Amino acid sequence: MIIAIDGPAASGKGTVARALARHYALPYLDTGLLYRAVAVSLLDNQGDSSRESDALSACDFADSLLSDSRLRNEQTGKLASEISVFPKVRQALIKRQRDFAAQTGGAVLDGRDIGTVIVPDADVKLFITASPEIRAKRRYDELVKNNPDLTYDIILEDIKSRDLRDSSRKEAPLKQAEDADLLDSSLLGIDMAIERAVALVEKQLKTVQG
Ligand SMILES: Nc1ncnc2c1ncn2[C@@H]1O[C@H](COP(=O)(O)OP(=O)(O)O)[C@@H](O)[C@H]1O
Ligand SMILES: Nc1ccn([C@@H]2O[C@H](COP(=O)(O)OP(=O)(O)O)[C@@H](O)[C@H]2O)c(=O)n1
Repeated sequence: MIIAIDGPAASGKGTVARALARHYALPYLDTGLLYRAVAVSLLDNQGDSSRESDALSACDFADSLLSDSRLRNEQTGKLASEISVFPKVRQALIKRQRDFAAQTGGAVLDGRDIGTVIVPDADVKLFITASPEIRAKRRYDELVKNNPDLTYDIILEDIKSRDLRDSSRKEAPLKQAEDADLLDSSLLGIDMAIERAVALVEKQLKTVQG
């Protein structure tokens, strides 16, 4: 079974995706980490983020970079959003994501274009969202521990500009697939969001199995 989860920044997609992976004993891939790794690799190469050729060279990163703590910074999220508009960058990361999805038994993947571009024939598709203010609060609480200079307003601005860039780009924009169920987690705690997600997965599986 392949479960595709998409949604905007800090909507809780990773939290739900990890829980579904545990629930159904499936491997999980956070595809945002790949774009974040390209961003950090570009910085390490002293590349220019406005040049597609520099961003493409940065796609050739070592796997060890995927566990680099710099990947979690909000600045890295912003840079990842900037380089992810480039078609050549998206193309360079497709095979890795599709190979992961195609493994025996299936997988859970989360990102922006999983249900629309990476695995459009996924068995289950969810689109997870929450209001920008609630997402900013969640991301702020998550990051302020390691970065006391951070402010809620900076994070809210960043989330709004990332939403706009991600959903208005030409190549694989962030959008709900027609056959995805919407899960708005704004007023749900983590446990309730996971419970709703499992219920939606079960509903979609029943529809597939007739
Ligand atoms: N339903 C929820 N209620 C409260 N906090 C949540 C909820 N879902 C996720 N979080 C928290 O919000 C932050 C962002 O969640 P995450 O799953 O990483 O989002 P995403 O993968 O969409 O960026 C994390 O600190 C997570 O623990
Ligand atoms: N499948 C994906 C995943 C991420 N991305 C880009 O990578 C950036 C970082 O993704 P992420 O999933 O790590 O971001 P958060 O939702 O964790 O904040 C996003 O803002 C997108 O621009 C993408 O274009 N396609």
